[in-house]
Amino acid sequence: MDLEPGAPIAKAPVITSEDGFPHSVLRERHPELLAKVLGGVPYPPEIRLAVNGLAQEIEGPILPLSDTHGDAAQWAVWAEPYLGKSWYEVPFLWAENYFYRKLLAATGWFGPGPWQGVDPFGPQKDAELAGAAVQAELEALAGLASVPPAELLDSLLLGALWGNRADLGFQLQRPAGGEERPADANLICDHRPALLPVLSGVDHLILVTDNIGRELLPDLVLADQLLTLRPDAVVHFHVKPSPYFTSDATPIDVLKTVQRLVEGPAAAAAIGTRLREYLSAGRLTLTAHPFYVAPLTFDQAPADLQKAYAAADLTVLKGDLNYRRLVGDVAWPATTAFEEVTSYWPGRVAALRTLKSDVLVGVDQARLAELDAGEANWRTSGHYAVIQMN
Ligand SMILES: O=P(O)(O)OC[C@@]1(O)O[C@H](CO)[C@@H](O)[C@@H]1O
Repeated sequence: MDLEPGAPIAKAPVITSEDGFPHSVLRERHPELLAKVLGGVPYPPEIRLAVNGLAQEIEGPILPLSDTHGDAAQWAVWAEPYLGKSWYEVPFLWAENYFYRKLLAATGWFGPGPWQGVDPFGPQKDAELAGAAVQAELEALAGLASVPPAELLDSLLLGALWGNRADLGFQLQRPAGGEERPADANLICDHRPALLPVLSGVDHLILVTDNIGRELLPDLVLADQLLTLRPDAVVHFHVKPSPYFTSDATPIDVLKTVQRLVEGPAAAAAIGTRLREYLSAGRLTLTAHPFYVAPLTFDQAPADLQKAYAAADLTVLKGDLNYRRLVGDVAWPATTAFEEVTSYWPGRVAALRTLKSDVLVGVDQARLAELDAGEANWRTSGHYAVIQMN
């Protein structure tokens, strides 16, 4: 794979972490996350030392990688312009990616050794999957039988959208409550009238996943519905090849979630059993491309992925980070047209995203004024969302 740093989408000022929400991620969320990793996995002293070293390093100048594994040479190229600078003054998206790459190296993920392939976020992910919130979601699947068929896809789409609030990194700063699904009024840009007809006729869907647990579960239920309704359809789940942003799904996480469905109450078990069959038959596939853990935006996607997006009837991008990578991690005026910013996409693309960072496009002026006059942190609170398609 040839991932060139290239020229990312940058027609607006690039977001750094000197203040505001990105600053709080680097200053508060990352150290908290490191402590949680050490609290979750009983790593030996040398790994604890390395993780604690990273906690100190992120308050100093950016240092080169100290490992030579896998993509290290590629990372050396990506890091070159930023070495010696403060983590806070470089692009936020890049700094977060570098942090997760360094964390994997510090925990021995790349090996060789006994900690190779041990997910540093594994205990947190497992607790989410085994927890009461996921159990409640599994039980609620019995209710799908009473949703009128004409409303089912819409309902599943909204489930997949609001499930995006359940990322474990986000919950470090905002404890997850058993919140109700927000009203449609919280959807501040809603392209469902265009998206639903496309989705209901899709034969070749790519779903670029985000978080495990309460997000991946509705994604899988949506995939099951499409595959069951359309016997010729195929759904490709694009997942992360390695642990990333705490709760992002890797191939093993998808399999664990399917298994959780299989072992759940009757309605869940039926879905899980069908999904296993779809996986075995190659109608539900998993792709774990290295691009998905690179500090790049989608306009820099390598040729093989571009070709896949072009060949699909629709690519659905889940979540906040995929949105930042789709429109660029830049300070667009929020009224900028989604269609304009995503015109480079080699096919049809839709974003299902709850707002958990400042980036935003496609909102009309009147709604923007109303939002700016209301809740102070509306762009990062997770209370609002967009469904956008181009
Ligand atoms: O992609 P996701 O899971 O929806 O959100 C990822 C996220 O929690 O991480 C970033 C801060 O670390 C923000 O962009 C966003 O809030």
